[in-house]
Amino acid sequence: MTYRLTLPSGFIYDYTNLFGEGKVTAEDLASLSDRLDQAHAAITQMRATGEVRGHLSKDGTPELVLFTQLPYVEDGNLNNPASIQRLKDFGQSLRYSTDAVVSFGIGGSYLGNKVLFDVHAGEFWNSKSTAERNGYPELYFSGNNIDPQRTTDLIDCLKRKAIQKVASGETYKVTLIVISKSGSTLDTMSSFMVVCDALQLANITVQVVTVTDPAEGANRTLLKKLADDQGWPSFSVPDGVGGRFSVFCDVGLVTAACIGFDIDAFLAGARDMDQACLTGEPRSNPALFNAALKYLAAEKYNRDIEIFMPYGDYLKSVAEWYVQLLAESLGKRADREGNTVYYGRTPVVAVGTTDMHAQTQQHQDGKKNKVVQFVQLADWSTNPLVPNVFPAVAKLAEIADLTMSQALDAALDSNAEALAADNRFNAAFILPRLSAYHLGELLYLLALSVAYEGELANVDAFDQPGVEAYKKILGPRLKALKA
Ligand SMILES: O=P(O)(O)OC[C@H]1O[C@](O)(CO)[C@@H](O)[C@@H]1O
Repeated sequence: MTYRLTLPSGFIYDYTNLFGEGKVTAEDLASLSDRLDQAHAAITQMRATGEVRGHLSKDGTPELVLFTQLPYVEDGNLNNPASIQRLKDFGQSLRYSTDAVVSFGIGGSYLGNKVLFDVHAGEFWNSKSTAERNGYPELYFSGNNIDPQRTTDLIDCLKRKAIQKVASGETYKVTLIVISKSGSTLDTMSSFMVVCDALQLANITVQVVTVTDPAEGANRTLLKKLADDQGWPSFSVPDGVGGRFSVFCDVGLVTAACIGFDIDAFLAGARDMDQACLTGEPRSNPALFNAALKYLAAEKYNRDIEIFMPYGDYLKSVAEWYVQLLAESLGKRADREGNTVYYGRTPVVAVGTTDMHAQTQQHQDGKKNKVVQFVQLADWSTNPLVPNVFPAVAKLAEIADLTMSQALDAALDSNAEALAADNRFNAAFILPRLSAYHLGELLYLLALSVAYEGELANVDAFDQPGVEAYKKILGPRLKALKA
């Protein structure tokens, strides 16, 4: 028996190995039916008004949750025709004029940007010629750590390129995009200051652009104040959009604009997924159904580790993005009534086939406490045939004349079948191909799914109080270091 939810776009949620006898059952779902209705009503309310029961901002004041508005580019919305045009104009302004962009950010101010970069540009973007990049600049990331070595290597790399260009009588130009909702994150700001200073000392032409909370007055972020004082252009992280949901707004889209990513198609994919998730009928609503199955798998069958395992290198960053989404949204000590619940699934990044040679032993024979969530591409834009280079070597001749995607799919199917044969839960999202549109569908589905699961588990999926604990220790520790 195969269980699949297929959307008109061709996007498939295959839950064959997560649902049925010995897995999450129809009876389990039936027993959750009232709570599924309530969850759906709560998310419908959130979509309409932004209100989420009990959700407070970091300062303890009620805060709206507005990420579901982002796919809809309309006048008066957070994303509107003018704001999207401004992003596109910014991207166009860099073509054939800026050599390199460095995008600074961490967490939600980095992970989504990296996904869009990987899917659109791939690993070898920076070694392509300007013409091959269609005039768009090279792109580097920084601030995703406080790493002395990599930061120094990045500066040296940019300085080397500048020397080469200046030697041929031209100017080398770098744009630094500093992304931070709070505007003062240590990792981002320290890396930015180190890189900016070093480039300016090397007489490299530097333009700075910021993305931060646009609030004015007493709530103005440090980064916004800097931008205002220095005259740097600023994009916005709107109120009501938390970092891990911000790939659909200026935060994620600004880096995307610098490489010619199809912003319209990405938001159209998110929008179509939102439409597909309007129904309260769980088995027709992929976000609600995914949330229900994962919630039941964890609560009833103790599968509280989620291995997120796309098959394909350029999708690894989707797994990394999902780690923050799942961990910060659902890893909660208390429910909304203040009861201690220690809710959440531990997210783990895996990549097929790479991790079949590293993690699969544990997935197959370790504790039965995991759900493996595969992501598969049905079609690849390029698909080399394995040539029959050594016909006399039987073992190699066996795999010859297969396409690489046939081998990849066979590996995934075998992994899923072996796991299922031992009652190890798994499921797959199947994208028709790797495109901005289908990526928009996938990321939005996952974002909406954690919102639904927050309702099922009765936890606030939109705060992250746990990250304050170390920050309270770190602040004074840094001050003490200076003293
Ligand atoms: O965009 P900011 O404010 O620099 O924050 C970066 C990340 O740090 C966190 O606040 C956690 O420390 C994330 O929620 C956020 O995405």
